[in-house]
Amino acid sequence: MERQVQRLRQAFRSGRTRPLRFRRQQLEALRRMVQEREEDILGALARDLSKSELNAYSQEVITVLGEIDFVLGNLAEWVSAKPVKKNLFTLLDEAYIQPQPLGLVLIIGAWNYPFVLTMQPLVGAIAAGNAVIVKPSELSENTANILAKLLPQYLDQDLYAVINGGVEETTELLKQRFDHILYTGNTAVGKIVMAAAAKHLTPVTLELGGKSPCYIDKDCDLDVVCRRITWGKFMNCGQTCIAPDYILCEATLQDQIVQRIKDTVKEFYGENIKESPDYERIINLRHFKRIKSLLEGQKIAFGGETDEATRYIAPTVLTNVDPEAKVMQEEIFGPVLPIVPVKNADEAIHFINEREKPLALYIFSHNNKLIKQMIEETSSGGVTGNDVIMHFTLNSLPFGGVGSSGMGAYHGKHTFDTFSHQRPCLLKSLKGEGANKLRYPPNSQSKVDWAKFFLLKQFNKGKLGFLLLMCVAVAAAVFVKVSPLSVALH
Ligand SMILES: NC(=O)C1=CN([C@@H]2O[C@H](COP(=O)(O)OP(=O)(O)OC[C@H]3O[C@@H](n4cnc5c(N)ncnc54)[C@H](O)[C@@H]3O)[C@@H](O)[C@H]2O)C=CC1
Ligand SMILES: CCCCCCCCCCCC(=O)O
Repeated sequence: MERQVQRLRQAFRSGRTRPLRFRRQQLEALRRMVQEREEDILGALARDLSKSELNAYSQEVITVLGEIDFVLGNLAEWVSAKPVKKNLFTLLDEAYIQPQPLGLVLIIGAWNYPFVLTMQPLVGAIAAGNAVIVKPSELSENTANILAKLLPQYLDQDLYAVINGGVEETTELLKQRFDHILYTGNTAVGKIVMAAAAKHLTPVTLELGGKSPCYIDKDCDLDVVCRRITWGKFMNCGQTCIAPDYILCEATLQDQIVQRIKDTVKEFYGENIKESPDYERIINLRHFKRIKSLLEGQKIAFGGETDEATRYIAPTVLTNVDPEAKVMQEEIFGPVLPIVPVKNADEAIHFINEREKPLALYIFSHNNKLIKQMIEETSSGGVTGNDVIMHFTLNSLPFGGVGSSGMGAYHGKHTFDTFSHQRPCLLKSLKGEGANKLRYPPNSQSKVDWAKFFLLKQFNKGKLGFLLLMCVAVAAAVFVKVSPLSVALH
């Protein structure tokens, strides 16, 4: 493993990834891979999560293709140096920010959307000019294997590698030195990743989980609300990091919500949910048993059927759930939706703030002011008002957690920024030494006064202000050179 890491680092040092043309070629090759090998990819997702081809395509493949196209359309702009504002000291100089690749980065993926959660960060890491090791989740082993088979066929093998394996291999991998690690998975392992990274002072992006609350105000169109929640909660059998974890609402709304979600489940998945191609299965027996155990002692409004042989758990809604119940202590990550009654929005805000900061918050109301107030008075990785999940699909929004739901963010330009160093560059001329005298020792009050003028004066008056500033600076430089003050300074 150490040798593989060295090999990639060596290839990065060759400078091959620097030219825009090279990065574009790799991204185009990645797009070709997704298009040409779509069938293999969809097959792997079906074997891992019983995802239908249509679901796998719309939940995972579309996002990856969209991300590649978006990056290809904008990369030339992103890699370019960005001029920045200057002060009087540096007015005639060149000042800019140059994004640069970090080096060798590690991407550790999760199993629930095993294709998009490894490929989307990979797209940004390549765009930013890095060498990359991808470590897919061993729990979604078919997707992990297809990635290990396909990526080397399409990408530069010296720069991009897939390493498969379980905890042992990941632990070994984490001993190596990387320039950035992006990890997606649970919070406990997030801490292990961060501790390992700290040994090398490696920065991390941690895409973790949590219990994402969903508040339903009484001023709502409950038919629409429940349809949207049913979609987001039961998609991928509830195994979505930003799925609404539980509902907070006034007690009087509970029965109406239950009825509408029940009706929508029937509308979406039919009478026999087990037969529906749109309804997935739990990833493995351990998670199946964990989710099943969350139902113990709970009031099941509907659902609750399970089948261990196929790891099927029916869409399930629990009512009047005690906030102290086990189902409210851990992220559910399955098709179980508890409803916790609260008196009003203030109590919901209090409830949310008493707990760890979630990855997402959902607020449903006709009252926009209430939505803004709840956003203002709570914290979460992201928010969608009057819908669920959809903020994930907008690559102009940074996607990530806060507090125990993670740190850092990615998607679109945000991924490029995550995997880039924003290098500040100031290019001065060896001329104009006169003005510089006032920062050289020995210091004096008049030098400080001039420094105050040079550094604290603000001219924010557009082009005219800039011209004026130039004149003042040149005059000041001349003045410093010839004035008795400047003579005194010598
Ligand atoms: N914020 C986000 O974007 C997302 C967060 N998640 C969160 O991920 C969690 C589910 O994923 P997991 O079951 O954790 O996935 P997982 O068990 O597949 O683990 C994720 C990665 O961590 C590695 N890993 C596991 N144990 C390890 C250890 N002891 N040391 C080093 N590496 C280890 C695995 O090999 C895998 O690549 C949920 O909490 C979910 O909310 C899931 C998807 C997206
Ligand atoms: C046509 C709409 C497509 C919506 C795709 C949603 C994909 C959600 C992926 C969330 C991954 C996660 O973070 O667990």
